[in-house]
Amino acid sequence: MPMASPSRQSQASKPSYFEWHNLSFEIAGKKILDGVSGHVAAGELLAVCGPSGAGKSTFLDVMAQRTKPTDGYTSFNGELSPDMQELSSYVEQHDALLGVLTVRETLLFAAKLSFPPSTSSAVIQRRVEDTIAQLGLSRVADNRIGTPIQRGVSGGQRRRVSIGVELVRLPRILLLDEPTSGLDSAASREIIRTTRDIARRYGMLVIATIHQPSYETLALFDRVLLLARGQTAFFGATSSLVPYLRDVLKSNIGEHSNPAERALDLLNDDFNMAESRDQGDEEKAARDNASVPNVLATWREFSRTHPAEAYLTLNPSPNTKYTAPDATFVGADAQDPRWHAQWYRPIHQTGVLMHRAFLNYTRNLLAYGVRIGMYVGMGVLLATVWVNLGTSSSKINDRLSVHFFSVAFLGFMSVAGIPAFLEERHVFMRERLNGLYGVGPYVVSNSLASAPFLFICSLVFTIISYWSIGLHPGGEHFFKFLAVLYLAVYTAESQSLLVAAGVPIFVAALAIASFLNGFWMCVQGYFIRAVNLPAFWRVWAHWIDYETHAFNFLVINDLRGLVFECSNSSGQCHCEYASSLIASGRCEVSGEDVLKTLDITELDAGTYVAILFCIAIVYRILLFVVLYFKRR
Ligand SMILES: Nc1ncnc2c1ncn2[C@@H]1O[C@H](COP(=O)(O)OP(=O)(O)OP(=O)(O)O)[C@@H](O)[C@H]1O
Repeated sequence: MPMASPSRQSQASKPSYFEWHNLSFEIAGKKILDGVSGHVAAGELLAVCGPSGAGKSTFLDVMAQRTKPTDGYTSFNGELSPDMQELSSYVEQHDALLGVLTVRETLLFAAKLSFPPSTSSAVIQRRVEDTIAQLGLSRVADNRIGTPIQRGVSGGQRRRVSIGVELVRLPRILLLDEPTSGLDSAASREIIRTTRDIARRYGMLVIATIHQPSYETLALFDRVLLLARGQTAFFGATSSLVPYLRDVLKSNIGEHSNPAERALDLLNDDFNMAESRDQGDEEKAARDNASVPNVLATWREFSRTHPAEAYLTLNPSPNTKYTAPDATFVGADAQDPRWHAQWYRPIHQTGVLMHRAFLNYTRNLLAYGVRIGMYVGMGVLLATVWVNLGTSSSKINDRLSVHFFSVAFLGFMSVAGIPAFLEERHVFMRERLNGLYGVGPYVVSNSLASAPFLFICSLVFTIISYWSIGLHPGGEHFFKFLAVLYLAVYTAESQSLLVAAGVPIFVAALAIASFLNGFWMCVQGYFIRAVNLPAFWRVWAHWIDYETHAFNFLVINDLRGLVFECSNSSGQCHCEYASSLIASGRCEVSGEDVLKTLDITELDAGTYVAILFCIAIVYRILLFVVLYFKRR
C-alpha cells in the first residue's frame, strides 16, 4: 500500500527551501567557517567552490549535521535544525561500496533498504534502471565494483555508483562532496546534468562542493557559493558571477574565460609569495588589491549594500524551472516519516542486509574464502602431524595440545576477517549517517549472516582432523567437539569485529586482536595450569576467557571414558598422570584421573555451551555499543 503522505501534497504545491544563516565553526581557536549565509530552493543546484582548505567539506559536514556549528543555524521550510538524516543524503569524497557486488546489485540493495516492503519490486526495479541509465552506467551495470584482488569498474564509474546509491532514494536534499573528482570534463558535465535533471523533476535540492568546474559544468548550477578562508567571497546566481568579478572586483575576465578558474586564481593565496617576487611593482599592486582579505571585504560590503543582488533575501531563483513531484513520486515513500517510524522497518532492513551480507561473504574471497582455505590447511596439518595418537598414556599431553591448538589457532585466525569487516564497516557508516538504517539491523544481520560461514570453517577442520588424530570415538563426541569448536570460533570472530569496530585501522586492529588472542592463550590454563596462575589473572581473566571454557570442554569430551595404558618396565608401572587404577592392579590411567590432576571442573556440555554463548553475546552487545557511539 503506497504511503501517500500529507507532506506529498504540500510538497507538490510549495517548493521547499533550505537556508543557512551565519554558520560558523571554530576548532582549537581556528575559524574554519566564519559567518556563512545563504539558501537554496527545491529543484536548484548550488556549487560550493573555493581553493583547497577553504572550508568546503566542513561546510557540507555542518549542513549534514555531522559537525555542530559553533554559531548560526540551518532551516528547512522555516523549521529550525531539521532532521537531516531523514531529509538528506550525503555523498562523501571517498567511495564506500562493497567490491563484490555488481553496479545493479549495489543500487538495488540501496533502494530496497530505503523503500517500504509495500513498494512493488517493479517500481524499485524501474527506479534502479532509471538511475543506471541516467548515470551512464548501463554498459557496466552487471560488472562488479572491484576489490583489491579483482579489478572492477573504473574510478570514475565508482564515483557515479556512489552518487547513484543516494540518487536512487530520491532524498529531499542531496549533498555531494567533490562528485566530479576522478572524472573527465565530459563525464563531470554529464553527472551534474543528470543530477540537475533529477533535481528539477523531483524537486530535490542539491548542494555540491566542486573544485574546479569547467565553464559548461559551472553553467549547470543555479547558484554559486565561493568560499575562502571559511568566509563567503561570493554567493548568488551563477549568471551573476561574471558581472561580479568584472564590475565589482575589477577582474580582467574575458568573454570566454572560465569564471570559476578566475575566481579560484583570486582566492588561492597558497602560492602567491613566490609569484609576487617575480612581479614588477605595478603588477604587485594590482595583485595586492585583489588579495584574499580584500576580496572578502569587498563581498561583505557588497552584500550589505546590495542584499537583493547578493541573493541573501529569500526568493526562489528566477531561473529554476521546478516541476512539482507527481503522484507517482516513489521517493516520497522512502522519505515518509510514517515509514521511518514503522516498528517493522528494522526487521525489513535486517532481512535486506542479511541477503546482501550473504552475497558479500559467498563472493568475497577475503571474507571467508581465504579463511576456509586456511582452516583446511590447519586440518591437514593436525591430521598429519598428530596422526593416530592411540591410547598410550605418553600421548595424553599430545592430545591436550590438539585441543589447545584447535581452539587457540582457529580462534586466532579470526583476524583474517578484519579487512572484509572494515570494508563493510565503511559502507555501514555511510548508510547509517545517511539515516538509511540503525546499528541494530546491521549488528543482527552481521551476526546471523556470518554464522553459517564460520560453521563451514569449523566443519571442514573437524572432518579432516578428528578421525585422523584418533580423538574419542563415536558420533556424539565428534559432534560435541564440532559444536564447541564452532562456538569458540564464532566468539573469536565476534572479538575481532569488536576490535575493528573500535579501531578501524587495519594494522592497529590486527595488532590489538592478535595481542588479545595471545593474552587469552596465556591465561586459559594450558601453558600454565590454572591453579598456578597468579590470583590477579586467575580470578577474572581466566574465567572470562572463551578459550578456557572451550579447551576444558574439548578435553573433557575427549578424555572422559577413555583409559590409557601406562609403561611397564621391570615390573614397575609408570603413568604420566596420577592413576587411581594402579591400586587395583591395572597399569593404566583413566581420563577422569587426568582431568582431576589438571583440575578441570567437569561441568555438563550444556553449561559449557551456555557459557560460550553468553561470551559471544556479550561481544556482540559490545559491538553494538561501540558502533552506536562511533561516528566515523
Ligand atoms: N576537525 C578539524 N580539526 C582541525 N582542523 C580542521 C578540522 N576540520 C577542518 N580543518 C581544517 O580546516 C580547513 C578547511 O578544511 P576543509 O576540509 O573543509 O577544506 P576543503 O575546502 O574541503 O579542502 P579540500 O578542497 O582540499 O578538500 C583545513 O585547513 C583543515 O585542515
